Amino acid sequence: MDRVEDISSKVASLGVDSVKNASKQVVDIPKHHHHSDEDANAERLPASSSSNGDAVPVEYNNGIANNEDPGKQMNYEEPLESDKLRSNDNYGAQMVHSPDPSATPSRIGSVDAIAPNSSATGQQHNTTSKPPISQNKTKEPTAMPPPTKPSRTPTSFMLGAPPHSKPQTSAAHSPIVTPASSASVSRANSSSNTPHKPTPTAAPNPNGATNNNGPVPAPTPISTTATPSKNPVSRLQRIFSQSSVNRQNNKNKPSANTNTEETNSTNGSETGASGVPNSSSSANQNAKLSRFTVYDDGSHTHQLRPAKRQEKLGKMLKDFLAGSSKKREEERAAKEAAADSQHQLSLVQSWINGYGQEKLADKNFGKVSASFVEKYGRCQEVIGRGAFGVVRISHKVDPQNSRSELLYAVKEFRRKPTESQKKYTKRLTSEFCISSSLRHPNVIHTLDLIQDNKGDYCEVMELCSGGDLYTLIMAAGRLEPMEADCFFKQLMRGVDYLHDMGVAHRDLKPENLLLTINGSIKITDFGNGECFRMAWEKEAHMTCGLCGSAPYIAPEEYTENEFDPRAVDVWACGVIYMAMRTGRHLWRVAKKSEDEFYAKYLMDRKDESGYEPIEMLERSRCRNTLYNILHPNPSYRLTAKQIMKSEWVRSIKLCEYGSAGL
Ligand SMILES: Nc1ncnc2c1ncn2[C@@H]1O[C@H](COP(=O)(O)OP(=O)(O)OP(=O)(O)O)[C@@H](O)[C@H]1O
Repeated sequence: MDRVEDISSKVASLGVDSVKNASKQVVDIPKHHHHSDEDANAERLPASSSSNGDAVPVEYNNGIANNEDPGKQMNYEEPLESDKLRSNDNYGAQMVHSPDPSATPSRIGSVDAIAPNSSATGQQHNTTSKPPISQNKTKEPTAMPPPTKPSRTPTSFMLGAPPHSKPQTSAAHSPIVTPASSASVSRANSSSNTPHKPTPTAAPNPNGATNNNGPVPAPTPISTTATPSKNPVSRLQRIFSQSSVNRQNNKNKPSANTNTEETNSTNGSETGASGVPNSSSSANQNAKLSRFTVYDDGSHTHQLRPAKRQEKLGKMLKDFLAGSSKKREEERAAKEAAADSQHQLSLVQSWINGYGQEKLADKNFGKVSASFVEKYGRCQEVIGRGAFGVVRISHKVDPQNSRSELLYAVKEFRRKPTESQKKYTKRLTSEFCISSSLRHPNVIHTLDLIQDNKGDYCEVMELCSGGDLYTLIMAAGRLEPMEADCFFKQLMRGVDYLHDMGVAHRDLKPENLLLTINGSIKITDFGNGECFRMAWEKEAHMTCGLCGSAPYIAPEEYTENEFDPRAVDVWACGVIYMAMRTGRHLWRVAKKSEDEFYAKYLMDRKDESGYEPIEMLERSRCRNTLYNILHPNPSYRLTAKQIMKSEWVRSIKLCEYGSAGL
């Protein structure tokens, strides 16, 4: 509550409106597109789902339970009895959950989410004992042979496969992600119950500002023998990818060596991705390269590369698009790919689109004062670029130990030529006031706001050396299910905390989720953040106006109605999860009239067969929760707290670093 007051008083001094409206990207909303149209579509229930449990819509608004339509659903996994959602779980008296076993569930839970005896138990549904919707549907395999075509590139999945066509197998489409074959995995020290985990070389600094936060993997060697892809995007991925998964399992192998870095990876796609044969001599190196390791006890660790990746990707793309004669063929392939309509959904495409608009400004980085240098050291290399300036690493000699350095991220807030001084001030005060008042392991810690000698402001933050989630997905093609789940749970913890504090982010997307090299997620970029409730207020303020990035924007933002900013955050989280799992955007824009993919989603989610990209997720718990996170009607959408309490998310094991935010 202290923190809420902090934020509230800071924001109050700015005026709620100023914060609410700061930095919004206002886009014309077509008049013909009304909320009611999609609501009607979304709320109609399929015939197959008319005989079981019910839930009332989530009341994001003023706590008035809407019981008018008993058919309307909010299907999430039934929480444990002790965890059942209560009205005070959700922003005061906002959410009422009153399952009625005799009423109607929506399609989403109808087949695979309702336990045979659910009416007897009075529970809405129970996902633990039910078969999936379709027995023969394509699953994400837990065991797959190594790919037979090692030359298969990320392109075949990211750019070629239509989102609605069933992938042959997720592994077959995943160029970099290791097929989770039992034959290809190894578990460390499986003979004992003690998992071997890489031990960080030094405990991370509480600010995350240290360069000693764990073993740094060696760069992935680039194969000169691997079949070269002609597509620049796939080359980018191959070059900057890390082998994805290392399952530490020595069960079937003599565990002569208990070295924590030993691995028996015989993973085909690792070989294909990096071009390095997985010989025993390179076992240690392969272990170091694994970005994700699963242990016998079900725990896992992430090990990400220090983030110069984005910078490197930028340079690579520039080279590819620059037009040297040697690369003409690649350029042509890139153009063809760009013309492909499927390509519009790839995350890479939006990056390519944005690349040309970036204003590189390395040389113009404002000089900081002596007091800045004294406090945070000297700004040096660029670690990222945003719409309003660059982000650099600042190095300071550790006062406790002159041999080590403290590292900070310093984000420059440059004023755009078209931006008024007032708007500029609003933007940065909005970001700084909000982010500096928040303390959570999965939210970026902002330390200071300082003016440089040119008058531009610089925000000093904890450094996240693992880059951002967007770059990771691009490099990987797609993430492993357990890996994505861990990131998702961390994200939801952060979002739940923000919402508890009266703050909505309003621009959640993989680019705004930073990573430490240990795989801890940090929500960043509060430039569009909104305080929807002051400390002294009980009820949330609704909001209006479009903001964020198109593929992550919730459908209600395209209406002229006011909406709850928390619900749009939740929607974005669902799109982010699917981006992690598929390497693609679900749609370009959540407008039925303008996006065929979204229109199909609206139709298919009501159908028993479901929407294919979601149906390919193997666990019904996960699919059900996803459908209810991506509920087109915000009144029925799950809240962050409900998501945290869903069976699926409760079953996700967080890694230790992610849990602690280190
Ligand atoms: N604390 C940090 N540690 C490490 N890298 C960071 C940090 N903050 C930002 N970056 C890097 O800089 C990039 C741009 O930062 P950020 O998104 O905050 O800028 P922005 O100007 O608000 O961008 P946009 O408005 O386009 O989202 C991030 O995607 C990330 O790669």
